[in-house]
Amino acid sequence: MDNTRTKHTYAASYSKALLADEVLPAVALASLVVIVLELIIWSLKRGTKKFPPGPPRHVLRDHSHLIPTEEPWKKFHEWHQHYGPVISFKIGSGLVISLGTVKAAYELLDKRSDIYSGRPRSIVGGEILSGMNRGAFQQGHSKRFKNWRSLMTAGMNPTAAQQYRPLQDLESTILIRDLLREPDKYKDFMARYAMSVAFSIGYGRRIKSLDSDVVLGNKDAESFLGRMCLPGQYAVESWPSLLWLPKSVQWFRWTAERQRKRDEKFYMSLMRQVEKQIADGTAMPSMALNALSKVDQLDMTPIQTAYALSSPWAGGVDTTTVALEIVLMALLLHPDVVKHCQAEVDDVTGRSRLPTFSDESRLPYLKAVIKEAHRWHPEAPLAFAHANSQDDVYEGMFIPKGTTIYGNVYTICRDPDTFPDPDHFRPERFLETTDPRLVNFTRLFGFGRRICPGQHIAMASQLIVLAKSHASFFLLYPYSSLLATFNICPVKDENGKPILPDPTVGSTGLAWKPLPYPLALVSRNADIVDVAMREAENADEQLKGWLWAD
Ligand code: HEM
Repeated sequence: MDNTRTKHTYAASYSKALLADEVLPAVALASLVVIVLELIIWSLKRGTKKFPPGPPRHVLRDHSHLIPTEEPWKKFHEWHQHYGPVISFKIGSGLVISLGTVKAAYELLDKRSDIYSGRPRSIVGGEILSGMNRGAFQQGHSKRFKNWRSLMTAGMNPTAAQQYRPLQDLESTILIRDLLREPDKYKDFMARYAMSVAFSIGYGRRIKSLDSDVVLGNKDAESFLGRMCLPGQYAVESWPSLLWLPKSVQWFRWTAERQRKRDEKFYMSLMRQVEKQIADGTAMPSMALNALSKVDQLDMTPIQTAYALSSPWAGGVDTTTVALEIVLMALLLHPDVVKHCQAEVDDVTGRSRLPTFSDESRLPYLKAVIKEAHRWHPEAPLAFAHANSQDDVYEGMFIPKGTTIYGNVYTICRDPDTFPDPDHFRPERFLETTDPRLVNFTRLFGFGRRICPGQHIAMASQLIVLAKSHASFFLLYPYSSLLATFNICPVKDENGKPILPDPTVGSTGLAWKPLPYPLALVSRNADIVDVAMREAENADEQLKGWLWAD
């Protein structure tokens, strides 16, 4: 037995050595040849056309060496200051354009969204790992995208989003109890809240703990996807001609293909559980219930439907958690703003009546605070890249078909013509204007036909967590959520000096988030603690229907 194992081990290491010594140099040489060929083709295609301005170009070198992997938008911002509102540069064999003003982004990505709603090709993450089943990678003009997007719109449009508000309300009650018990774990609790809401929207099932099997399964799928989409991770993204190599030596396929099998099994099993619940009559309202009840009209295969149902989870968890972290950071750094918000909330809920969701329109300052927090530090500084499906010309500049286009939210939000003194956190700027593009400022949610389908759910989550009003039988007056329950205070160091986050540094990858910062959530008074605990017990009861047995 031992002998056999030794033989196998020897054979394996021998073939590995062969691969290293003989195959790899050949693969490297072949890769180099296809890259040079691609460069020549690109230069011929380009001819004498006038592209948007940008850093100087060289025939044999793209601009990737100038772009840092951390916070690349800061480099684009610098180029915008130099070359103007629309800039271009090259990554690999492809052209990239960044749009740095509200006007340019509006004119191209919104007004011409019929041709600007594609996505840049994502070979490893989109094609190999996901088999183009994830809607966020699909091309904007394809029938598959239209089917996927109509499922998203049906499940999360402003009217559909209303049906999840009671659930968001109950979940935020649980969040407040969690925060009262262990305020230091505020990030985990906000993540659980966001996860539970997104998973309930997808499948009608809540998430009670971050350790549940389903969370871990999803984490596995998401972390692979995240890694495989990191810019610069795979040469084939910049040099697609590497796909001309024989499939057996396309090294970038190996891990992605293995993971794809695991993902498909995971998403199918979640969908099958909802099918079973529909048959039992126990399914809760969700996108899955909606989609599977009219599966004949969907024009999607089962695997496409299974992936589509995972979209709220894929798109709505980290985004909502980070959004809450950014708003809390803004509040921590601006105590005067907290006072103003608390006064507004107290004024609206008062002591004379029970509040309703219609109070939302009476919280203009809080809404402005949320918008300003995301303008001040957008979590998706480059939104999500678009691509155009046809050649186009904008203000005399040529934009060839297949260009990667960034609506540069970071630069847009720092445009001093639109946002004077942009580094200053000032919610009033959204209240003092009548410009509809600012009154309804949604740039943090992206552009045109690709705009985030979960935006109404995301805004509701932030409003509900921060300011939702509870109606309590035990209190003569209703109280509201995080802002009414807690004072948001800095933690102090051993010398009594407040430890405050530096909002200019964050951790980045595909998006931006504040570095972990300590926060003291101090309950405003003892009555509130009692009532919050009782409310949470009641919420536990009401949420029972949303729990599945693991
Ligand atoms: C504050 C929280 C959120 C932010 C900042 C955010 C931001 C974005 C952005 C920038 C995009 C890309 C838009 C574009 O390509 O122009 C996007 C797409 C998307 N978001 Fe969100 N999002 C948030 C919350 C959510 C939630 C709660 C859900 C679902 C429950 C969701 C689901 C999606 C999906 C499915 C897409 C892909 C759309 C497509 O490719 O057509 N997002 N989001």
